[in-house]
Amino acid sequence: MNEKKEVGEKAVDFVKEGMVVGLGTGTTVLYTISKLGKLVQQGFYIKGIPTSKQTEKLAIEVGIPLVSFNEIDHIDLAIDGADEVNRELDLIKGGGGALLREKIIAKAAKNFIVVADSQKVVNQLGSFPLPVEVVPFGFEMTMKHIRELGGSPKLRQKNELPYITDNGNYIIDCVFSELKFPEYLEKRFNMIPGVVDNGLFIGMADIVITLDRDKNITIYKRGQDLIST
Ligand SMILES: O=C[C@H](O)[C@H](O)[C@H](O)COP(=O)(O)O
Repeated sequence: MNEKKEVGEKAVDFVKEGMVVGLGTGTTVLYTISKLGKLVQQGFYIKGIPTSKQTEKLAIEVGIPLVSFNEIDHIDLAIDGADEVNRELDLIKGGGGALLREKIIAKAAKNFIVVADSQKVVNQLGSFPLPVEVVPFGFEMTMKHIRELGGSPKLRQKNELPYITDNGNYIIDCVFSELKFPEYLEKRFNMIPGVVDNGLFIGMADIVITLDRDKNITIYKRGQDLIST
């Protein structure tokens, strides 16, 4: 069973005609975007706003009309993947380097749906290294301040050069032996000069679509019990 496909395609049920949809980044939401593209080909009308250049390219390929922020006053629904999800529906994101645009779009959306295969669901956030987007200027000093928060920071690299985000920044991946107080940390990281944002998404997801132990689609809604299988 392709779990990413199952959960990614399930999210399409929440998309209604005429919506402005935030299109996430990664190998799970790719299935959402592809299925939305097929519906658009059949006359279903939506507009998309992408969270990365990679997603923008994919959305254009599958035929989803795109808008930018200066053309809209709201986003109805954002759909995105995650690297970790806990039972409170808090997330670590940014494994693909898109966390900043993802957070801007999730924050602007009336509803934020996360699609996550069962491997992503954890009791406690923090096994996945926390991605932190930083400006290149003085990043060595920024890393020093990050280390003071208790993590082991490492500059993300691609082909032996610093990985560059769509915003021209670097990513520092931060390993924690135990990531305590994620709500505090999300805010604390962003107080370090040079940090643009971090991959903790606390209190943002409204719905998480995943699979249970028996591989049934399971939908969690913030503040409520399981709403369907
Ligand atoms: O920067 C990337 C994003 O936060 C992704 O949504 C996240 O890494 C999950 O990606 P995937 O669905 O490929 O595991």
